[in-house]
Amino acid sequence: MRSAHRVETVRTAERTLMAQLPDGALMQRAAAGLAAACAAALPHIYGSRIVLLTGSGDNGGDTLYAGARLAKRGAGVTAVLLNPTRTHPEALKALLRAGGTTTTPTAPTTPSLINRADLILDGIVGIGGKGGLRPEAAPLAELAAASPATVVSVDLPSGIEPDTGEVNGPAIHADLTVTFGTHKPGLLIDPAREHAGSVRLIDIGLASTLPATPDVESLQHADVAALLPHPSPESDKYRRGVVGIAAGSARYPGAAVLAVAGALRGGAGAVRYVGPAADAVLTRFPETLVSDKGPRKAGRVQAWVTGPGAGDDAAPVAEALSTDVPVLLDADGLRLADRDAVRARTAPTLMTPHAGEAAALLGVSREEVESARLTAVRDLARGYHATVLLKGSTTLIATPDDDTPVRVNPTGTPWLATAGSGDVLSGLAGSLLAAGLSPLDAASAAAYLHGLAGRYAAKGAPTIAQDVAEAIPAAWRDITA
Ligand SMILES: NC(=O)C1=CN([C@@H]2O[C@H](COP(=O)(O)OP(=O)(O)OC[C@H]3O[C@@H](n4cnc5c(N)ncnc54)[C@H](O)[C@@H]3O)[C@@H](O)[C@H]2O)[C@@H](O)CC1
Ligand SMILES: [K+]
Repeated sequence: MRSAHRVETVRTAERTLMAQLPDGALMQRAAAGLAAACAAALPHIYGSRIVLLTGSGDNGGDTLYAGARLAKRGAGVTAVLLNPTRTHPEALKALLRAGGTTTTPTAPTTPSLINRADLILDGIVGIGGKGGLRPEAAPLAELAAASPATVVSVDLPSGIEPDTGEVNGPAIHADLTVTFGTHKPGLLIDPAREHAGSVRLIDIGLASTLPATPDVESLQHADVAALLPHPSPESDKYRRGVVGIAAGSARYPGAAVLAVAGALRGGAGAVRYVGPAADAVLTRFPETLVSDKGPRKAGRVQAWVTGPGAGDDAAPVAEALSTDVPVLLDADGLRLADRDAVRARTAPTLMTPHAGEAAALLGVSREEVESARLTAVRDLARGYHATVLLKGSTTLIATPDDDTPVRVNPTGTPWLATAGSGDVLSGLAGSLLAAGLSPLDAASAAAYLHGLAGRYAAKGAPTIAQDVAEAIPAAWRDITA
């Protein structure tokens, strides 16, 4: 599990830890880890040209101390001081003692210095930052972006919002981010995540003082393996769960086929289909149980999936929502559902909008959702009393309970942005719901499997939703191996 904590939580934990340690010990731990990561990113340290973009806070302090360590090993290190009179004094002394030099952002030589560097350390601002880079720092980000040097951000890319992953103005684009103690939410959530490059966590002992429950978390293989259902010798199809799919329409039969394709590979014991696409579903998947009744009369199911390809037929959506089993509401269903009926449900509801659908549900623009994904997913979950999976480059999953960490799916691939891919995800998540997983676990395990299956299906080339569904078993095997 990757955990991320908000700035306020990190600061409290740091204070507690610092009180137990000699002065400056924490910063030395951070600087040592940072210097080691920089050394690993360089072909050789001796003779390398390293530029430190140095702000006036402790983030700049980390950077100067790391620069001092690298200068001692023979690198040529120059610190560009954003605020020479307010630079971390001991760290600056350490750099100068080690043979480093300083300059200013406006010095005529600064652009060529940055352009000719092998490595740029971004120590402009860390968790103390808010609201994009200030005007005096923004040109340094531009110079760093234009330089062929490797850019390493210290703790986080300067200019991003650490708590939300929003980017409100100019910000550094890093190849690598070396972060301390715990991830920050912004390192996991787009658009900020894209600024971070690969992320390396340095242990500074903070785990002992951080709360066990993070604000944001990201599952890894082992976490998902522990969630996935395993049939026991006594399992029959009802014990493994039957998932009902109430989807598709005369106009969009394919959505039903794809949702069933996902559901059949999701671990439920059987898939029951109701709706006008029964022939198409049976032709492709004869193992489906088909009923010509609506969701309430179709027979026993442990969870319903409704909405994919529903077109304008609100009746099956309403009927599925009126049952007392978990319901996954997706696609057209998100538009057709009576919002009060969703809020009034006592059994769990899982909603799976993309940004456009989320925007419609929230009454905001799509751009607002995409730029503030964490806020959007939390608002939806709270507003609809539902677990919400917000699809996108970083898919997020939130429950209505503010104390439950929001999950970020790490396996997505842009190739998954293909027609019908969401229908497969719905079926898959519905199947896991029917198998007894909570909406949060079903949604996060499904997103993880689906993302991995998307990568396997695509292998760097365009893929189609059917291939994603077919790659789910391979993803499942790899996760549980
Ligand atoms: N507190 C601790 O125990 C530790 C802190 N560490 C480092 O300390 C950092 C936090 O240090 P600080 O609290 O001093 O804060 P920062 O260094 O993150 O930022 C504060 C400074 O940045 C400037 N600034 C703020 N917003 C800006 C913007 N938008 N553009 C340009 N400059 C801006 C401010 O003038 C201020 O001087 C962490 O990110 C981490 O790198 C590490 O050394 C580990 C230990
Ligand atoms: K930084």
